[in-house]
Amino acid sequence: MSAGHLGILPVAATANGAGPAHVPERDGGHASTPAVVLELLRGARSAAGLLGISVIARMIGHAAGGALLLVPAWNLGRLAVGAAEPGLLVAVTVALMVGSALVKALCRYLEQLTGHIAAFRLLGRMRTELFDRLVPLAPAVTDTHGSGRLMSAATRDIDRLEVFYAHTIAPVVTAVWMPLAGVAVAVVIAGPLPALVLLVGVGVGAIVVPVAGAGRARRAAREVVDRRTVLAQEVSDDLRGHAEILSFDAVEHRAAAVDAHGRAVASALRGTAGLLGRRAAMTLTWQAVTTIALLALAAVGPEGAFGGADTAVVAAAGSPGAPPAGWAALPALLLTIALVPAIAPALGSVEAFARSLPAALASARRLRELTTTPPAVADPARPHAVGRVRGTLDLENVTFAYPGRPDPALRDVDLHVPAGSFVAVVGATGSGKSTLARLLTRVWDPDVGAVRLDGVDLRDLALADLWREVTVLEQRPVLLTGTIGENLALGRPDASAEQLAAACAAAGLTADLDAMPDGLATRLGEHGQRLSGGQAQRLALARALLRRSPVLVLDEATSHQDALTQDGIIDRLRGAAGGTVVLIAHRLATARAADLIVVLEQGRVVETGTYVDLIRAGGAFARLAAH
Ligand SMILES: Nc1ncnc2c1ncn2[C@@H]1O[C@H](COP(=O)(O)OP(=O)(O)OP(=O)(O)O)[C@@H](O)[C@H]1O
Repeated sequence: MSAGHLGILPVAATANGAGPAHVPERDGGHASTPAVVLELLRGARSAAGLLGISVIARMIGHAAGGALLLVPAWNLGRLAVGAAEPGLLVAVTVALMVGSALVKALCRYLEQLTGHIAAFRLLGRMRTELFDRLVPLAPAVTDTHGSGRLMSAATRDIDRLEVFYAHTIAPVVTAVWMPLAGVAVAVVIAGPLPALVLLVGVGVGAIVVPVAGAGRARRAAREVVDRRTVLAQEVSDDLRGHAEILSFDAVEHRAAAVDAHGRAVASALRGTAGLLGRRAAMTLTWQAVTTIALLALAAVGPEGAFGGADTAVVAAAGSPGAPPAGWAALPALLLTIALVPAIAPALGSVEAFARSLPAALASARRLRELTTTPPAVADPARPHAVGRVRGTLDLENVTFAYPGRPDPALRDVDLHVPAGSFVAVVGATGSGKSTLARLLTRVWDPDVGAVRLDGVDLRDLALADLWREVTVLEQRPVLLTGTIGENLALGRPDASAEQLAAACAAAGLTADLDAMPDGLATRLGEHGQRLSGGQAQRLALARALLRRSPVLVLDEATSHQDALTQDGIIDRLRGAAGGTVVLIAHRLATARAADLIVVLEQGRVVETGTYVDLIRAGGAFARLAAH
């Protein structure tokens, strides 16, 4: 499934203006909190039904939880003033409390169930979407952001958004609804003055507590996220390079670096812990102070301060024994006091998510940074329809510099590669050979000029079409954990036994397979680590040959072979490849059979010709050959 257009993650302005570009620039790190929240809500549209149920369940659940306190408080007061028949009152109280408890439990279950189903569905889709958007742009995107960072975005950052979807939306609505409903009850039952005291107390709990130190909390959360990312990158580097670390005896040095990053994370976490402690204390304080204020109002406030509906109720009930003087207001007082702990949980959860929300928003910003960075390359708005590709390549006046590099890696390159020809690109290290290969599959686009396949600018082709027609094989092939057969199947899942055998023979892999007891079923281990460097290259070459794409680019793809094996592979290459072959070679002997040799020097084409012509000419190629 292509999830690129699910619209859960914010979208970048694409390099060529195509696509839904509602975020014009790379601004993820600086987006305002409301903008990020709005985007997250927009992304949750597909789960609106479930989230709606979760919100309603929470509202009812909290109301039922409040009733558990309010019913006994009110009825205790009525009992004390003799406003009702005790037996009946106790029975009604117990029944109401049992009912409220059941409703509360049921609603809590429903809220959590629907909220989490919605959240995990959204996170799953978000991961697919991130993968869909970023992976096709690799390695340009890993060059820019680092693989550790991408990994932590796809796992930790997206996980953290669960807080937003499952633990923020419903609590926010409830945090508004419960205080308003509570104050309304206080107005009706106790009158405006107690309701005002309650409103002030609740206002402090709802606004002052979460806002206190919010800016610092946000900065601290961002710091924690950033430091964790650095730690993740460091650990991922260490895991990948464990063999080098061991052989360079650098274990202690690397462990010390990881330790230092770990301590930096701990220190950032300590900063957030202090803030949390202060907030928790403030939460307890507003409840205590509000309760005391209500008691003070009853004790020393104006006469009849709690004289709302309650007095009328008591009077209307007709007490069997006259209530003690001044006690008529007791039910209203007890109920208003009970409203404080009844409302507090709704606000407490604001305090709880105010704790984790900054981290979730920091993660959302980082994801936004990734997804709103305009990609180095993008699909065209209206891709050119691809028919049968012949495999003619043209580089027209191509100049390209890597981002942040002042000097171009390729300058004014003009090159025509006829369909079906065998071209070798040679040159000293750093002369731009691999860069040329990368431009052929649009890992990058040229800054100036154009690269064409059968006369069509690559930027006008759908990326998927381009990757089908042009296969690039690098020096360090990526093999997947699995069997040799599974790795070969990536090249052509429906390959026949003959096609497999032919590709393996051309790549020089047949003898290796014969020597393995399990043959194609041989398991490779992670990244193909159970193969030698040469075997891994031969397997990757066989896989690439199976595709028989019109263009095959080999970037030092036979560098780990001995001279004899390498020559054998090159001899068979022309017949085994599907069409045009571009061979990037260090060993000049491998270029001997090429129809055309292109010599690069500091990013420029300085010579072209056949092997014999170039040796005869005694120029750059001859000088390279002489060394
Ligand atoms: N991802 C990158 N980011 C920035 N600069 C790069 C990147 N890759 C290569 N370069 C630079 O571009 C120039 C050309 O590099 P390129 O890899 O194309 O050379 P090459 O001829 O393939 O070298 P080699 O034979 O050593 O593989 C070099 O100066 C290199 O440092």
